[in-house]
Amino acid sequence: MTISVWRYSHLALAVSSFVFIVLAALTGIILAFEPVATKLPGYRVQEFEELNLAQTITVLKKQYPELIELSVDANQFVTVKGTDADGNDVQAYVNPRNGHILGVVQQQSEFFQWVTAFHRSLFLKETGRFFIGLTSFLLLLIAVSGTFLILQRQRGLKRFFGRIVKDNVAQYYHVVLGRLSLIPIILIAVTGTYLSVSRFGLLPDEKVQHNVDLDAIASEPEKPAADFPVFQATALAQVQTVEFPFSDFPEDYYTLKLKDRELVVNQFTGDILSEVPYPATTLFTNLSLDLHTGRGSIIWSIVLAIASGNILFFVYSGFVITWKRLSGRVKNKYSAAESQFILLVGSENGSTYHYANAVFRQLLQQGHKAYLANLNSYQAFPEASHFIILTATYGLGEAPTDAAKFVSQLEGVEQQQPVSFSVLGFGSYAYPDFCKFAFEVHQLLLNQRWASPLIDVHTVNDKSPEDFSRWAEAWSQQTGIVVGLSEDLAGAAPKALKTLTVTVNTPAGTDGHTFLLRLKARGRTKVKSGDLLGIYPANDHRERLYSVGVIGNEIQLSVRLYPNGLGSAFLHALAPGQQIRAKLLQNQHFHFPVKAPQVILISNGTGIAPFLGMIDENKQKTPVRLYCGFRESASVRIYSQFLEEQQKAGKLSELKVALSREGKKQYVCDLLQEDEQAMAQALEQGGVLMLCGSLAMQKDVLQLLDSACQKYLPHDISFYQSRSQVLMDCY
Ligand SMILES: Cc1cc2nc3c(=O)[nH]c(=O)nc-3n(C[C@H](O)[C@H](O)[C@H](O)COP(=O)(O)O)c2cc1C
Repeated sequence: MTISVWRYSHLALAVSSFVFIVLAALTGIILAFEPVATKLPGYRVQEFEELNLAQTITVLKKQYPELIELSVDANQFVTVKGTDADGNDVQAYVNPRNGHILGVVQQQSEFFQWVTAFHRSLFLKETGRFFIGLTSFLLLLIAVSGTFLILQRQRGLKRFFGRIVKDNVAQYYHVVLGRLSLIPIILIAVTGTYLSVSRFGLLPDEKVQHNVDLDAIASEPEKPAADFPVFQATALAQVQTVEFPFSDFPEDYYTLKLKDRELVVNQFTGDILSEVPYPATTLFTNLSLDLHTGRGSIIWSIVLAIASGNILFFVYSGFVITWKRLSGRVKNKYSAAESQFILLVGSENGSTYHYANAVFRQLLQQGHKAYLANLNSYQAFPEASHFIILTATYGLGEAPTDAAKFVSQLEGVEQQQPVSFSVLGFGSYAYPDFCKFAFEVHQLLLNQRWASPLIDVHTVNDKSPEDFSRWAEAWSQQTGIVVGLSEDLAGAAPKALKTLTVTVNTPAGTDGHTFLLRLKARGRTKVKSGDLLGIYPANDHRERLYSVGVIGNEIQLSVRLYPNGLGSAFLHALAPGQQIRAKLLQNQHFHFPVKAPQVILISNGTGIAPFLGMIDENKQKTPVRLYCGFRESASVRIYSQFLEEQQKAGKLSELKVALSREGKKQYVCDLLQEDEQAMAQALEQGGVLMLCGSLAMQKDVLQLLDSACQKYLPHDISFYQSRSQVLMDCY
C-alpha cells in the first residue's frame, strides 16, 4: 500500500511542476557551462594556495600607487581596482605574485545574462522568482519520494545500489539514472530553495556590523603592510575582497572580507580594530551559490549539467511509464451485475492489463458478457460463472497496488452462486518470490465455498507470450471458448515463419502415446535446446507450443498424442519429407547453463524433450544428472538407446527413472527425496537445477527443494531461484 502513496506523490508532484522543471533544467544545463567558459582564460596563478595577503598587497602597492579594491573570485582570479603609476584607471585581472596585468575584466556575456535572468525569474519578475523557488522545493520532494520508491523497489537500504531488474527500458533507466544523480539533484533542489527563500527575505537579516572606537585609533607604531601580522596570517585563497583605506586619516582602515568573517584593520599599525564572523545565513548563501551554480569548479559544473540533463530524461521516462500504466485500462460495455465472465486484474505498471484486455476483447467479440476491473474492485457479481484473475506480484511477493485490498475484500464478500476460477500470475524469475501473490490468490479462492478451480494456477515469466498462450490454451480447452494471443501481444515474438522439413516421425511409441518428431530447418537457424516451436495446425490463430531439443542440427520434439489434440494429431500425421511452417521462439531463461559446475535435469513425461538436446549439446561434459518420471517402462523405451549412448560418451553422468504405474510406483519427486541432500549440496556449490514438465510436478519439486534447503542450507529456495540456479519451464 505504501508503494502507492510514494508513487502517487511522486507522480502528482512531477505532473504539477514538470513545465517549470523542464524550463529550469534546460536553462540549468546552459548555465552549467558558464563556469567552464569563465574559467577557460586561466588567470589563476600556480601555487595560488601558498600566497598570503601580505605578499600580494606589497607587490600591488609598488605597481599601483592608488588602490581601491582587491578581490578574489571563485576561480581564484585576482582583480585589482585602482590607478597605475601613470595615473590611468585600472580594473583588471592581475598576477598576485608580481602585480602584472593578465587580462581585462569582462562583463557577463549577454547570452548568459539572458539565460540567468530566465532561469531565475522566467522574465516574470517576483512572480517568476516565486514559481522557480517553488519548483526547486517540489524538485526536492520529487527526489525524496523517488528515493523511497527506489528503496521499496530494491527492498531496503542495503540493496539500494544493487542490481536493478530490467523490467522495461524507461523504468530501468529512470531508476539507474535516478540513483546516480540523486545527490546532485537533491543539492540543486535544496540550494535553489534556500536561495529563493533568502531572496524573498524570509531568513533573519543578520548584517555584519563593526563597532570601532574611531577616537582610539592609533597611528603609531607605523609598519609597512608587509609586516602586518594579520596580512601575513591570511592566505590569499581565504580572501573575497580587500577594501583599501580611502585617505591617510587614521579613521580610514582596511576592510577585509574573508570567506568566513570580516575584519577591520588599522592602516598604520596593522592592528585588528574589529573582527566579526559571518552569520550562518551568509555562509549558507555562499555555499548554496557555489553548489547551485558550480562557480569555481569545472568538475562540479559538469556534474550539474549532467544532473540537469537527467532531470529532462526523468520527465520523459516518467511520462512513458505513466502512459504505459494508464493505456491498458478499458471501458466496460456490460455492468458488473450482468456479466458472466469477470476479469480481475492486479497490476502496478499496466502490462498485465494488456493481456487482460486481449482476453476481454475476444470474449466480447464472441458475444459473451464480460466485465474487466482491478482486483481492488472485487464485489458481488450475481451473474458471474467464471472469474479470470490476472495478477502481477511486487515487493516481497506482495500484491500490486491494484490488488492490495483484494484479500480483505474477498473475506467480506461471498458470491451467491458457484463460480469457477482461473488464476494467471505475472512475475519474473528474477525475483525470489516468483508469482507469489498469484499463488496466494489461488489458494484463497480454493478455500471459498462457492469457488472451484477450472484449471491449475498458471504463471507468466517476464511477460512471455508463450507462457500466456499456454494458459489460454488450457483455459480454452476447459471452457470451449477460444482465447489466445492477440497480434499486438505477440509483437515481441518473431512474425516470420520458418519452413521445416520432417526427417523422422516415430510411431506412437510402445506406450501408444508418445512419439518423436525430427525437423530440419532450411538454411542456418539460431535455435537452442529449451527454445519453443510454435505450430499452427489449422492455419488459423491457434498456436501450439512445444519445447525443443536440438540434436545434431535437427530439432526434436517429444509429443504425447491426445485423441483429439489439435497439435499432437497434426504432428503425428506428418510423414518424412513433408514441410511445415512454424515459429521458433527463443526461451532465454531455459538454456543449458554455460558455466555451472554441475547440472541436474528434472522432468516428467514429454518434459524430457529439451533435456535430450541439452545432453547432446553437452560437449564440455559438465556433470549432468537426469531425473525423469514416466508412467510405464514402455514410455521410456523410445529414449533408452539415446540415453545409453550419451552415458557412454560421458555427456550424461547419471540417469534415474521413476515409473508411476509399475514396480515401486514412484514419482520423480520420490527420487529427488532420496537424494535431497545431494540436491542441496549441488545448489550450495553453484549447480543448476532445471525443471521441465507439468506444473503439478513443478509445485511438488519446489516444495521438496525448499524443505531440503531449510534442512541443509542457510538460504531458502527463493535465494537460489533469484540467482538463476533453479530454471523452470513447466506448463
Ligand atoms: C519492483 C518490482 C518488484 C517485483 N517483484 C516481483 C516479485 O516479487 N515476484 C515476481 O514474480 N515478480 C516480481 N516483479 C515482476 C512483475 O510482477 C512482472 O514484471 C509483471 O509482469 C509486471 O506486471 P505489471 O506491469 O502489470 O505491473 C517485480 C517487478 C518490479 C518492477
